[in-house]
Amino acid sequence: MAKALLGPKEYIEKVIEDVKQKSSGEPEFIQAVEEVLPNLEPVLAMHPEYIRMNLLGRFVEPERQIMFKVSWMDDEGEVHVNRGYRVQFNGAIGPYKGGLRFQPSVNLSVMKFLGFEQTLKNSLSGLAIGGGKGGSDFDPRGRSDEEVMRFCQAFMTELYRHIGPDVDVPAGDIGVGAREIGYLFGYYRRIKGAFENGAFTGKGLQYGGSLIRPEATGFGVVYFCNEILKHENDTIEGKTIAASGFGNVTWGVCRKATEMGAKVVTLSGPDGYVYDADGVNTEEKFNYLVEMRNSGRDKVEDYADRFGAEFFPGEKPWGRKVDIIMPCATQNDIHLEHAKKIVDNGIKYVCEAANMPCTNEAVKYMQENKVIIGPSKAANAGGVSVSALEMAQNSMRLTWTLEEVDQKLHQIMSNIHKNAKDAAEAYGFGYNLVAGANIAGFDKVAKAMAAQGEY
Ligand SMILES: NC(=O)C1=CN([C@@H]2O[C@H](COP(=O)(O)OP(=O)(O)OC[C@H]3O[C@@H](n4cnc5c(N)ncnc54)[C@H](O)[C@@H]3O)[C@@H](O)[C@H]2O)C=CC1
Ligand SMILES: O=C(O)CCC(=O)C(=O)O
Repeated sequence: MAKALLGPKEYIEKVIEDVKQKSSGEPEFIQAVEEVLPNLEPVLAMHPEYIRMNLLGRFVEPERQIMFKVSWMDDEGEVHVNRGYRVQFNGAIGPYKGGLRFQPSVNLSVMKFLGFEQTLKNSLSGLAIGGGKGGSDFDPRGRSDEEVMRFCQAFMTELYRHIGPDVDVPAGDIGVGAREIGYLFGYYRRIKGAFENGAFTGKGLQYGGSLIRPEATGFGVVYFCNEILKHENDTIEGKTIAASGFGNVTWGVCRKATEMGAKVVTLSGPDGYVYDADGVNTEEKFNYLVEMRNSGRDKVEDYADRFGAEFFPGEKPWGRKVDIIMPCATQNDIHLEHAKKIVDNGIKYVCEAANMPCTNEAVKYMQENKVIIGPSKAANAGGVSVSALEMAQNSMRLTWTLEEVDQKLHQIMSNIHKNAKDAAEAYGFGYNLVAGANIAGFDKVAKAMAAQGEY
């Protein structure tokens, strides 16, 4: 006799319990799973066959987790050993796709949460890309160009065998920008003996990069935020924004927000935050963000010194009374205590530019208090979307103009907003983009997995 199926709620609870047991030392991964799965209950109610196929149990287990040794020599001749990772999370709808992060805080939990989120994000983008993520606990801060190059070459000595244009396509993330992608691609080309430029995105324009890729994540976040404001019969013009970080994503946000008539008034780093009442809104300031990132000092105080802005050591910018909150730095930047300040300040919009920048408790509290949240897997999908456009251009051996890429990016962000909104409404969540993004992202992957049998 066939075994009786669990109901959707019980099944989800069981899958979460299994994840907690199997991945007990992985808090970020558990957090991401606990955030997504409960929203899928009405989907499972409509598709009991997913329970029979144990589709969720399969969905939360990465298809492949690669961990490897990276040993390299510094400028003084000392040999260091770091750990490299690539988590190929889900390849049901396309080759694994996602960035590489070089930061001391990288570990398997961080890689798995990012790979899991990336799978849903890439599905939401509407493009044919699966989800993956990788990186290393290597700290590029204070390292010379030669040291970074040697590290990238040592990293690629192992990673090359796991990637390729139709297999897995890495790009940048925290600590990995144009310089690192150049070194990584150069060494990959040398080992493979072939110009497979579709194996990476975020490349330099001279060897297959796409226009707008450096700007894409930040631009996309502002386009997405604008869709939320339009939905609320509001406009981005004249709005003040508190952002965190001062890296690639923050830079793109500052540029597009300025262009659309809004003003970013805060930046942050591990050392604290700065408040610039005039806004981060001139070419000189945008270029200085790039200079600060490339300096490897990782200090936002430098901005305050240069432009006479106020600096608040050891603090985060979330207590500022602004119109929009845009965390652009790292995960779990906004905790419950910050969420309470955001609500107390009457702020209506939080648009997540970094991956999982709010704790689950913070999201819950803000939603209960009518704050509209643009979840990261939807709001920051512009970066990976333009990466997929870069792959398309590489396959065709063509280059699209800046206007063409930007117009496609704009359309993709608008589609993502619509799909998340429609999915939330269809499953009874109202205008809850967090739930809508989880459902719409899951839907395509689930259908592809169901069609492809038990893998
Ligand atoms: N680069 C991209 O295309 C995409 C990036 N993201 C996400 O956006 C976020 C930022 O990435 P990028 O701008 O590319 O990296 P980046 O390396 O250019 O900049 C990272 C910034 O975050 C700050 N930061 C890092 N750890 C911090 C900490 N513990 N406390 C305070 N500040 C900290 C750094 O000071 C730096 O300003 C990450 O969460 C990343 O996963 C998401 C989608 C695409
Ligand atoms: O462009 C890509 O492939 C990766 C972007 C990324 O790492 C992300 O979306 O978090």
